[in-house]
Amino acid sequence: MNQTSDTTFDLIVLGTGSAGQNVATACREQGWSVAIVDPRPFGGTCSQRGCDPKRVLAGAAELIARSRHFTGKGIQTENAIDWADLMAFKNTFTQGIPESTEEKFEQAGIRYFHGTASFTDKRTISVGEHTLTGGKILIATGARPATLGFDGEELLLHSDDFLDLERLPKTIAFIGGGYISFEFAHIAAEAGAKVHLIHNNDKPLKNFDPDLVQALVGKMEEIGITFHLNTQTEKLSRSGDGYVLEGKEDGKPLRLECEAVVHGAGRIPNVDELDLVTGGVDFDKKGVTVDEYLRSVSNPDVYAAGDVSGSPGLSLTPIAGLESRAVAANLLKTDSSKPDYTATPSIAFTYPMLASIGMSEAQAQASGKEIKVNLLDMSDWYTYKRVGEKPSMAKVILDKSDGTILGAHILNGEAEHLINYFAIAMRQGMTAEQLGDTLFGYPTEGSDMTYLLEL
Ligand SMILES: Cc1cc2nc3c(=O)[nH]c(=O)nc-3n(C[C@H](O)[C@H](O)[C@H](O)COP(=O)(O)OP(=O)(O)OC[C@H]3O[C@@H](n4cnc5c(N)ncnc54)[C@H](O)[C@@H]3O)c2cc1C
Ligand SMILES: NC(=O)c1ccc[n+]([C@@H]2O[C@H](COP(=O)([O-])OP(=O)(O)OC[C@H]3O[C@@H](n4cnc5c(N)ncnc54)[C@H](O)[C@@H]3O)[C@@H](O)[C@H]2O)c1
Repeated sequence: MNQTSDTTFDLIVLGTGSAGQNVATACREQGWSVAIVDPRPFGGTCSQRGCDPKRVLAGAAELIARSRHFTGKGIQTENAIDWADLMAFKNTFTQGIPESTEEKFEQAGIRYFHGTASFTDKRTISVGEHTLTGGKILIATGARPATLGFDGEELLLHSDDFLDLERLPKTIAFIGGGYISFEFAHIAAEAGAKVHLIHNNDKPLKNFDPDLVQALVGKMEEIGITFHLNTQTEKLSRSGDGYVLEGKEDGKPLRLECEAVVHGAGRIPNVDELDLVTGGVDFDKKGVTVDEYLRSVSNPDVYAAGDVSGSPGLSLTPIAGLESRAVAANLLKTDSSKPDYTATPSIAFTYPMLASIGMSEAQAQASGKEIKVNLLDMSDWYTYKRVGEKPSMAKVILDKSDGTILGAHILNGEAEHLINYFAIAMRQGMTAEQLGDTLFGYPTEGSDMTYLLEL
């Protein structure tokens, strides 16, 4: 270890999430002295308060939906979720993470500090009573729920709270129509809650194909979720054991009584407590302003990766991984790696799942390319009819001039797998013909691939 003193390190990493951990470990493996800081239990969002626990709950909700599709087709009764049991199972995935992460740092010889980091000058970080000086500093502090600015917003539950609810409220309103609200609304509805989803415009799930989003909304309405589009929340107040939400839906007064109201209205880069101005680190609402090597444009000793970086990458775990690999490479060898964001897949884990990669239809139309759009209703195809799944849809956008795949958008129970086939093909520059010519096992979602790719 190159540590010259208890407080001077080759690298100080702010944040123990996916991005921070990867860089700390990679640099430590090359003999750097490394310190890592986090005020929350170590391990970050994805594994403790995001993707992984969410997927445990979504998996149970998916099972309920799949079993319902089969009811009367050989399966006799519907299943039901026991919330307390499901939560206990979810906890088996999350509860050991802080300790195991700390142990990992211990074994690697990474010094760790529990506390909130802030800059006291361009290369100095204060954490509680400690003042740490770094040759380099990585900001990997992730994101936090956006401030919404209505009366009573402090009464909102956040996604962390929802994922830890000991009892499922009978009526829940989700504010915001993005990933979090759609996924949680689906979980809550399949677990038996009455659910409202409140979105401020007419385009929920803005990162996804609008035709497929519309079909998903229809499917979610079938399980009892009420959508309030073009709706502004103006006030949240307590009422007995619950809450009253007041606002305007399409300009008309809306009043909802709910047992819980959950924030799903966007997350913003977590920079508030860092005192970036003192650190000479430029930032804006997208996060820390970085160059193509993820280095701060104003302080060359500082890098940023993951949700907090103002890079073009989406705020997703694979991007935190991609950016952390690039930053580690750039720290160890200056300007050696630019992250390549080509073909980033994204999945909303509702059921059916909604997945997307590459260009939207609108982007492809605007690109001036000669395109072919294959919009397919696959509900009657064997793969989906076999499991009683309706709707099952795909929109695949091809470049007619060279046969490459520009974008793929899928809505069905196999979307998580199908989108990954497209991810491989698009990342490796395969043409539609090459992907369609691949032999997939039969009968699977892969063996339908050729029909999605007709030029
Ligand atoms: C509910 C939910 C579900 C999600 N589901 C998915 C999914 O299915 N798939 C997917 O790809 N992505 C998903 N995401 C997004 C994914 O979790 C993030 O993109 C990813 O975790 C970002 O990693 P990160 O390392 O940048 O930040 P984080 O993992 O958030 O880590 C940042 C760390 O920095 C710490 N920190 C904050 N301020 C300071 C400070 N001043 N000093 C020191 N440390 C600080 C925080 O406590 C935190 O531990 C989900 C997110 C949420 C909220
Ligand atoms: N499956 C996944 O990959 C996954 C799951 C959850 C979260 N995430 C990540 O976390 C981020 C945050 O998720 P999110 O769902 O909070 O945000 P989001 O950005 O996906 O969607 C938030 C939506 O809320 C709307 N909104 C904003 N203010 C509002 C208000 N006052 N009232 C009503 N609607 C309002 C916005 O128009 C926006 O479309 C995502 O962008 C994503 O990067 C990913």
